[in-house]
Amino acid sequence: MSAQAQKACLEVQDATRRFGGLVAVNAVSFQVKPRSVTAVIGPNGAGKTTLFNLISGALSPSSGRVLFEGVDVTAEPPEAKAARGLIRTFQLVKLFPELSAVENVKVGCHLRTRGGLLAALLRPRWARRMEAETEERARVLLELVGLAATADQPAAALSYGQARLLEVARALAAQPRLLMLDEPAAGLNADESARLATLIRRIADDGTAVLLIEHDMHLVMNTADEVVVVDFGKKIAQGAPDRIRQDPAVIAAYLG
Ligand SMILES: Nc1ncnc2c1ncn2[C@@H]1O[C@H](COP(=O)(O)OP(=O)(O)OP(=O)(O)O)[C@@H](O)[C@H]1O
Repeated sequence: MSAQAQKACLEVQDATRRFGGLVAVNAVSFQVKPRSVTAVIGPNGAGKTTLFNLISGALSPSSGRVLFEGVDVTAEPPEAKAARGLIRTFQLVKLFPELSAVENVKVGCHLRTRGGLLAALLRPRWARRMEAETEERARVLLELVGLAATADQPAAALSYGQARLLEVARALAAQPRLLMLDEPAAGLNADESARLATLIRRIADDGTAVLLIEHDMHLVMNTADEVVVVDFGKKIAQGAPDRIRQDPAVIAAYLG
């Protein structure tokens, strides 16, 4: 493996976040390798969402650092991180309900395309040509997540599971280098969850690192290369799924 391939895509160093007297995230460190799937798991209230917020920039850490592709991005707001290719989805779906599925994906494309949303609205000729390409790319992404048949339906008409998959397609449209998924399998049926697992593996194999929070252990064990376990704000274990499954500290955290 080349030195480039081994360099961490994301490096979290001693990340700590306090809320008053509560230490929601306590000196957590881990790395995400390129082309890998890393899952953050832990009981309710363990600090997973707070950790995600520290990485994406929604919250700043009380101390510690976040490095993205070798650059210290700790203090950058979410938009600056998104422009670097650090893209996240949310626990609660945040789509434009009145726009069609394909239009929702196109919004994601415009995060990265020349001229952005404004050019798409003013529509000079080059923007119209680009618009056609964007439309094509959006439809390819919908196909990838299994939503080609619902491309022209308003997002509001989709089932909850379909909306979650649409969110993933929209995030992919922004061409992430690291895709952060917050409980992507929540509310999915067995078929959708299986499709999601395949999709997550494919995203990583195609070159985008994936970091996810997930309660669905089946999905975690089937997709993750590396599992980071947090409990009461602290990292209590890290390793391959098979090792994590048998780790006494992890078993105690889930049973306790
Ligand atoms: N803005 C906030 N102000 C005060 N306390 C907070 C805030 N956000 C989170 N917390 C607390 O920090 C701790 C960690 O919460 P967090 O939401 O990060 O956990 P989680 O592992 O994501 O939980 P869940 O699995 O239930 O989503 C909890 O005790 C929570 O009550």
